[in-house]
Amino acid sequence: MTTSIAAEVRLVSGALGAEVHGIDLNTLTDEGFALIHDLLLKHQVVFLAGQTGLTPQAHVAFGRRFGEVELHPYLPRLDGHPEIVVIDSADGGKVDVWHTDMTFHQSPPIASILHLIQLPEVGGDTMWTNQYRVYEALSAPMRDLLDGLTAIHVIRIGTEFTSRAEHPVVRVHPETGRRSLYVNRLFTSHIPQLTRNESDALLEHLFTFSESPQFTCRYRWRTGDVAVWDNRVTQHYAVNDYDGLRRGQRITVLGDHPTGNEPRWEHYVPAPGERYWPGRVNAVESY
Ligand SMILES: O=C(O)CCC(=O)C(=O)O
Ligand SMILES: [Fe+2]
Repeated sequence: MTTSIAAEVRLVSGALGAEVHGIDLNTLTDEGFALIHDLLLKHQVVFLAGQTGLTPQAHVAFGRRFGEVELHPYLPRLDGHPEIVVIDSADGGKVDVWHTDMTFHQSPPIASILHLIQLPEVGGDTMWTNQYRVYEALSAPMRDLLDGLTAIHVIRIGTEFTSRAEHPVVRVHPETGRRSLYVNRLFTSHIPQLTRNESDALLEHLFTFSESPQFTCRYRWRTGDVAVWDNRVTQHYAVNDYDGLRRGQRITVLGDHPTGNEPRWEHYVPAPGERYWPGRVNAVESY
């Protein structure tokens, strides 16, 4: 891309991730945003180094360039800035399960923007996966099967299923047109066209496969860094290997409905007495 911005870009792994130096989000220009947006579509997660003085207003304004900024229904909000959620290790904010943000919604966020404001002395990295690559590495018959299925995504707070959505197992990215695998360990409970045993086994395989190192990048944060990820095509995991305090502030940008192929089969109808719902027992407790 030709640009007059003096930004320096460094790739984080062979699978995904690009780190940018030389952009200040507090004074972001249209040109700077265009560069970030372009990098995001190419590399799925963009790291903006050195944003120590990022104001909550500029954080939210950056999100608004992508779309409507959400109010998160469950996570603690920053005083005076309800669009910003606080992810604090002292407050149980250790998300060490692979996931895509909020897939239990009809319209999960298109992007999440995390600003790390406090870090332990060592550790506390975050990892991401490139779900295009995961899909593209599957065999043709497996891709064909998955292209015709949907999955149910849930969030459970206590014993209540608070929110539930059905999405295609393979989604087509609205901006790039590429297909990616769209299931995750934290929120995907089952594939309703399959028997419970089939669904559990297939999902476990797909989760484990997605988490293979060749599809990931790992980022070592410095205080003040910002990550923005394309939540349509990535999963992430906060490595819980540290003792000290770690605190981040995050916003999410409201998305549209994930689209893919039309399902090719009806929902499976269990025989009388057949054990079926709720599927995987490790579906999320709270988030
Ligand atoms: O703490 C992190 O690095 C990521 C936490 C997370 O899952 C999120 O911000 O969506
Ligand atoms: Fe997350």
